[in-house]
Amino acid sequence: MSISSQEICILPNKNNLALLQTNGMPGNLYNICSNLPATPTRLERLLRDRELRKYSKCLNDCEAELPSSTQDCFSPDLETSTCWFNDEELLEPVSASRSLNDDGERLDFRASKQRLLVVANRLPVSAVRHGEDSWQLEMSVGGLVTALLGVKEFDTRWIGWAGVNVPDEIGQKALAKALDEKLMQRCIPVFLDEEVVHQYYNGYCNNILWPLFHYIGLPQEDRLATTRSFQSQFDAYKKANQLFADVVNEHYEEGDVVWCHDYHLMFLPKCLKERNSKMKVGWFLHTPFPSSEIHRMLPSRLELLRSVLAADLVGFHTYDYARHFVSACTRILGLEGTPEGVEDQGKLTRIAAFPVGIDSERFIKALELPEVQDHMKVLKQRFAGRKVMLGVDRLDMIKGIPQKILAFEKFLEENPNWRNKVVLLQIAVPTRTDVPEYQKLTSQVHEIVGRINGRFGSLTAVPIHHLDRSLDFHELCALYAVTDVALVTSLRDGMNLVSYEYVACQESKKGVLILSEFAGAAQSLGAGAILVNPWNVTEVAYSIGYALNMPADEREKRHHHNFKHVISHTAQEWAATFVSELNVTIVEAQLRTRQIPPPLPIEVAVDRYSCSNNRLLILGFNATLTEPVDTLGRKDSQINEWEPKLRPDLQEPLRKLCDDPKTTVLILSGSARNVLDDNFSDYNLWLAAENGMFLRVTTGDWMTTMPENLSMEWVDSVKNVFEYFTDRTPRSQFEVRETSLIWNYKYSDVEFGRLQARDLLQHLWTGPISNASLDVVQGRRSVEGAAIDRILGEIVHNKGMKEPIDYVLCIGHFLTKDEDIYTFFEPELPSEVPASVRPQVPTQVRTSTAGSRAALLLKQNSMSAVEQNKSYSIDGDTLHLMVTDRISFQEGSSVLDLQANDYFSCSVARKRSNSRYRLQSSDEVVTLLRELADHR
Ligand SMILES: O=P(O)(O)OC[C@H]1O[C@H](O[C@H]2O[C@H](CO)[C@@H](O)[C@H](O)[C@H]2O)[C@H](O)[C@@H](O)[C@@H]1O
Ligand SMILES: O=c1ccn([C@@H]2O[C@H](COP(=O)(O)OP(=O)(O)O)[C@@H](O)[C@H]2O)c(=O)[nH]1
Repeated sequence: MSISSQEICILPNKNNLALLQTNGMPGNLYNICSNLPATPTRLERLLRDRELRKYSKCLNDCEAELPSSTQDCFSPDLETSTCWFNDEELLEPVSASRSLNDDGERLDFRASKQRLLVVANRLPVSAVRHGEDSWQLEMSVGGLVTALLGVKEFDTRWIGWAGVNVPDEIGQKALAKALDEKLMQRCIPVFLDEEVVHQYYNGYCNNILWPLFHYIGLPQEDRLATTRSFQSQFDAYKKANQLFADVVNEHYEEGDVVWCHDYHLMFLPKCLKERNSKMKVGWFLHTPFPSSEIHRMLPSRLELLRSVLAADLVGFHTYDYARHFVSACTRILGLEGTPEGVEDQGKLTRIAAFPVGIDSERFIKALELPEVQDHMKVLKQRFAGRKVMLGVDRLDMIKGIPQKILAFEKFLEENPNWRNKVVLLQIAVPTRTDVPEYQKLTSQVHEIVGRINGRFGSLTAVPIHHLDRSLDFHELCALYAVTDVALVTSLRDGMNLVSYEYVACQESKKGVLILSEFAGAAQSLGAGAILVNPWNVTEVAYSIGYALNMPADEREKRHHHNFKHVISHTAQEWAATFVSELNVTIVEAQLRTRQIPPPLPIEVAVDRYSCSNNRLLILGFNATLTEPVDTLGRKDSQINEWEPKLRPDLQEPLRKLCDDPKTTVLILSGSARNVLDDNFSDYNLWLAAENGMFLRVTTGDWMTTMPENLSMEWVDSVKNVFEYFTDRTPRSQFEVRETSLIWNYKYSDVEFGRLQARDLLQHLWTGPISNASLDVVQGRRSVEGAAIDRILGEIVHNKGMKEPIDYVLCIGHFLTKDEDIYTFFEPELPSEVPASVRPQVPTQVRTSTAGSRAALLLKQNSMSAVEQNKSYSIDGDTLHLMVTDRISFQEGSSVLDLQANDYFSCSVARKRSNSRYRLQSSDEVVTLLRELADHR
């Protein structure tokens, strides 16, 4: 059976999982099946399956033969407009328009390529005006353009600035029309006026962000002036980003992928998401992202990070840049970095490395073209008898051109025998010529070149050929092909595609690549290139000699390494991977969203409350009955959290509820007893302090909920360890409670705190707890789950309850580890399970290695009557060390008679939770408790 391009077909893979494939577009699969309850891992595997990509390539190339084994797998169901995924997890219908072809075999879905809106500061062309409504378009030079022009798998529209000021409407219309017709990728212009360009592009982008991201720092000499104009430049930057957003919105169609590029548009993801939160937005940085210590210098550091985080997927060339970004979010915004990305209030922004590549085939094929061959011939004649070293860079300070030339001078100095036998051909493409730093660099380079040529040149030859201009594609390919050594000495460079292009064109000559270790490309071409530190002129000079003298077999081996990489990591691959990852991210986010409980139906909760006779209200304290948790700066919330106070507006409703004879109120908190005493002594309610370890009715004394034989011998030695670490971890705190020790590193340096916590646990393990005959597993541990049965028993007994509890409302900002309080009462659990073992607290819980959320716990061996354990857990940034136990609740006793619709578990200010419902903040708790208190 043959299938042609523009079709969707269903292919079964080895695992009997049917793949829906469209015209080379893994993304479309996502569009179609985004409603499916599929597991992300399965979907991920689907899309990342390289075989699948190969298939899609075949489909694009038309008339690919399907393996015969797949032919029987087309289900007759497909004759209806429903396709079925043949997999347990994907047994959901997918609707799509389709028709069978004449022979009844072919599925003709007429799917179109996925639409991709590439938004970059620059369009791939620059426009030159020739009269009122006539424009000439020229290809722009630069790595971003090269990379994105290689992308052919999508129906791409490119939105960007044409590099020219067009104030009049006639000109704008004519340019838009000319651009629309340009290339296969339609170009849509964003019009920026001169002042905006000056402040946004020359100012904020190229004078502030560019040098900072390349570790040059903020401009030195006119620092005062820059600081003064900084705000206006940043304002212009935001304004320009908003203009880009306006154009995107104008052209956006549902399902489009919007891919924002580079440091010029860090504000764009936020602008786009504010307008349409469902838009699929990715952002990719082509430059390095510097260490957080550098990013910290930027006055607008917070705003920029936050706006980038609005994207669904954020990509970098290398893992290092991604790591720096996550670290900036952790250190500067105080957010949690996870292996997947950065999490803020339950919203995950996925962060990953996607090293760009080139369209290698284009370069390889170009070498056969007569124009290129002609250029090669001329060049070979011109430089006959001399080895040629090549440099191709924009004339930018990050490219290390002066350092390169100085190293070459040193080489000539130290190797007189090479003086007439080698030439350095430096192509220095003028760039950002309006920025003063770039003008200064041009003069500086000219000066050095002049000096060296004067020193080592002769009447007939000079050692350096320096061109201040760009070359066309054919000239460039010819140069790449005939030269012996390429010299890339970037001081910092996001990737550096010149090095890739050089390798692609060197299949026959096997030239040597000398590559700066500060270019992103060093991480991919490191095996074959000679890596150098461009600041070390001696090292570079030595490497030049090494490269020129390298024997053929070594050149061959090195080239082979690089060539393999360049041809297999292409620009097409890069874009396809980024976009499919973005699609995956969206599906994952949708699945995660399903874990967000619905809002608490307050009316219903109040109504059921009115109809019940024996109600139990379990209320958390922190962030439930206190002021809302601060969500912006960790530091601002310090005082709040250490002295939690009951909200004044809750006093009255709480009192009413407590005084209702049909209602029992229990405050369940991690706080110490004195904190609860201070806040609730005047109310008629129950207090459970230290996560349920202590209990009292406010008319009585504190009692422990622990069995009497609980040993506390471990405390002293553990205390020493805690004190030791508190001394050595600035801003960490240590608290001794009756049954627990808490080491809190919430306000310490995030990463240092985490390391110290890990180290601390090691010390405990090898010291104070080493003799414990317990199994240590990593995981989380519920304390409430273990204590609530005893608390409940005590309340029932103390109150002499005659009838069972028929209404439970359990609300709190509980930590995930403590959330099984919600399931404890869950009436949906099998009724034959005795209350004593509800819920089944797993003895080994899944480990979360994310951020600081690691936990150590001592494994329980059985669920029998009385168990005693010490449990250690790090949750968030607090290390709790506490004694826990499990005691059976009297089997058969029926203190609960709870119908499903009389149970309301409700998390407060948490995005993800196991609770049935959620309330946004303690403000909503106030509303709820007021209504309960005033119920009729
Ligand atoms: O448009 P210009 O201001 O003249 O600058 C040209 C481009 O330079 C930068 O390129 C980066 O992207 C390359 C591809 O990912 C990468 O190999 C290189 O290391 C980077 O410097 C810049 O990021 C682009 O936005 C500019 O268009
Ligand atoms: O005369 C020239 C010089 C360079 N380039 C292209 O400019 C890009 C430079 O990309 P790179 O990643 O090396 O650095 P960038 O300039 O983007 O920082 C490469 O694709 C080159 O082919 C070009 O088209 N003509």
